[in-house]
Amino acid sequence: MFRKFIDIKPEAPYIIDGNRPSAEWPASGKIEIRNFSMTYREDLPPSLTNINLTIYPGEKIGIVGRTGAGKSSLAKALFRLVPDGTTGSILIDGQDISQFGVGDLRPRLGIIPQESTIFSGTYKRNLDPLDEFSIEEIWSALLKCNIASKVSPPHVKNSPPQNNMQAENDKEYEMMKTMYDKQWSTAGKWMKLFMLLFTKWPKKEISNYEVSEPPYGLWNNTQGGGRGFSGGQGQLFSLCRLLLRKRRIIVLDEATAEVDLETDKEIHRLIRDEFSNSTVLTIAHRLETVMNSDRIIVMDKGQIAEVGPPQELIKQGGLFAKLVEANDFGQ
Ligand SMILES: Nc1ncnc2c1ncn2[C@@H]1O[C@H](COP(=O)(O)OP(=O)(O)OP(=O)(O)O)[C@@H](O)[C@H]1O
Repeated sequence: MFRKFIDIKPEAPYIIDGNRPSAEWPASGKIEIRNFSMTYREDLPPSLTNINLTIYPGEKIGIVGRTGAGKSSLAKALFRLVPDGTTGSILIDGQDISQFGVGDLRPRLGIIPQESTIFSGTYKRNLDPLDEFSIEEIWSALLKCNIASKVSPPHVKNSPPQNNMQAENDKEYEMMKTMYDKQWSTAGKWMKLFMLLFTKWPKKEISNYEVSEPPYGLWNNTQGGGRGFSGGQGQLFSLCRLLLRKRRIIVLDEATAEVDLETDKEIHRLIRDEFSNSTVLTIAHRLETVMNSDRIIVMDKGQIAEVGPPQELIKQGGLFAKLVEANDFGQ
């Protein structure tokens, strides 16, 4: 049994000292894939074979193909999730990604995976584990993603609490507000100025209770492991993480049937508005979501079968045209 663990190959180094990208990398979002092939295991056939492709900064690319065609493998290659068994190279803004540690690569790219990771802890911790953002920023991202009501379900203040969690929220709210009011009245103007300048928490956390909807739910605990979230809600939550950390390259691994068309449209509308300058790769399962792309990549048996703007590919009457005709996007 232990042999199984001994045989697991170690991950690529997290950081390679002396070989780190600049703080701005990737600044443009150009991706060049050169003679790239990838095999998951020695005893398996390659999942990607001799991929050659250049994606230009800011391009919106739809990746389509039947199930097992290699769409997700292409995304995994970008994140170096399969470090062994690859040949050829992938360059981002002219830099070969294999020269950097994965800790210098993965956090610089954005992804909305099919299955979102939601770990145990508060919603706030989930969205901002390093305390990089103000509550306003987090709350505004949640509102934009239309997922704020999941985090802080609306409830009428002064009405009897519906459950313990809500009672706790109300109690916490009242306690903090009283504390805040007391600080303002006793400390006076100078103390107020001092507190705003030299302390973070009253400004950051309490004042927000006075902004429109109270984001009290940020301090609620998630159920962990994505429980309590539908597939679509999980994707909206991941989108919220992405909004907080704008990236130059974004991969959207579109969920299939579990996301309703409305949520799907909502995610794509937000991505178009908020990431207009980013390079966006969408692994698509729905026709609607790729028809607005600049170019479509059609994968077939681990290879690129066709590349081009959607309308051109339809005119060519090849594989993409057939997929459109059958409306068969590997679901
Ligand atoms: N972890 C893995 N180990 C071994 N083989 C894998 C692994 N992941 C994918 N494959 C194989 O690689 C090939 C490409 O799979 P990939 O997941 O990239 O396809 P896909 O086009 O994304 O399919 P889908 O639309 O079903 O998600 C398939 O033959 C698949 O069985």
